[in-house]
Amino acid sequence: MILEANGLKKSFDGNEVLHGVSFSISSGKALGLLGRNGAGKTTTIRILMDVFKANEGSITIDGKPFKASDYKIGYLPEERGLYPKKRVDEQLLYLAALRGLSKNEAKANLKKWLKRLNIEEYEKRKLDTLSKGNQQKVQLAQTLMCDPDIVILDEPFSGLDPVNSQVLKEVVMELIQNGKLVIFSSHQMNYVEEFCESIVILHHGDVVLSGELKQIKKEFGKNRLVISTLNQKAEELKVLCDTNLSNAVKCSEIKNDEVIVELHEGVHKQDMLRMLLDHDMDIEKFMIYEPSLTDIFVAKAGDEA
Ligand SMILES: Nc1ncnc2c1ncn2[C@@H]1O[C@H](COP(=O)(O)OP(=O)(O)OP(=O)(O)O)[C@@H](O)[C@H]1O
Repeated sequence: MILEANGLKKSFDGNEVLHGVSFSISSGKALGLLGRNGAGKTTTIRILMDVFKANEGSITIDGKPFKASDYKIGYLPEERGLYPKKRVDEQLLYLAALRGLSKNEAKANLKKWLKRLNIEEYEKRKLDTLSKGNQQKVQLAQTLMCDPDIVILDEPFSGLDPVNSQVLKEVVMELIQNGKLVIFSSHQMNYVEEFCESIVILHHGDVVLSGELKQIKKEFGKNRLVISTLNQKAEELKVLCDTNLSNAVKCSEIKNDEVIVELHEGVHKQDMLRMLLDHDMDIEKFMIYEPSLTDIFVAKAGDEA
């Protein structure tokens, strides 16, 4: 399955908050939907879920118009939507019935997911008597109980301790391996890096970056080197790069006591190495810069982006 969003626009009270959002995602992969607070992620997800319509644009699946009600979708919304005063089993079975599961199927799936998420003991308890993390796991059980083909997870790790995060990590990996189409929205970049083959970064309602994460990292790290020397501190090395080597170095910054330089177009790393040696630099580290997703995110959606 390939799900495609094409030019989604959305306004609230005449204020346009999505300006033409497009992306695509296929089964067996996870898409990281990223952006700062208010960038438009939830609005995009709500359009996908048919909570409301886009003013313009379309969503297709395998080239045909996508209608959320025709698919089994597991959606873990940011605002968790269960009933605090109701028993865990009662509400999960009720919601499963609404989604078309037979009584037996719902019971079996309830047991399966409560066990998998280590919350069997809370089956008969009222939701609001559970800890925050365990309530979160009940939400996850509810999301996955209908054996969805499309899984949309909005900050699924919030409130989970490291052991429970590990359990959820394994669950998400399994969903991806089992060919589910996974949309993962999170501010926790380490998880996005672990799961998502591709990403979309929204900024003020526009897509500012999208594509395969590997390729994006390669492109972003292009012409950038990490350098440190034994005979010069990072600050001194940066000054050297910015002054004496400015015909090779476009810009530089210090990170973790190392200097990251961006070379001018056409300057090769060998040229840079030679220049450093010509300046009697005692090279400790000289390597191609591999940006983290956080670096990329800040560059694309930070205050100076
Ligand atoms: N029902 C609504 N009525 C008016 N404005 C809305 C409504 N829903 C969202 N918005 C506005 O749309 C913009 C995008 O909001 P959205 O919730 O999609 O952001 P987000 O990327 O999910 O943010 P966060 O990371 O904080 O959850 C914001 O400016 C928000 O105030």
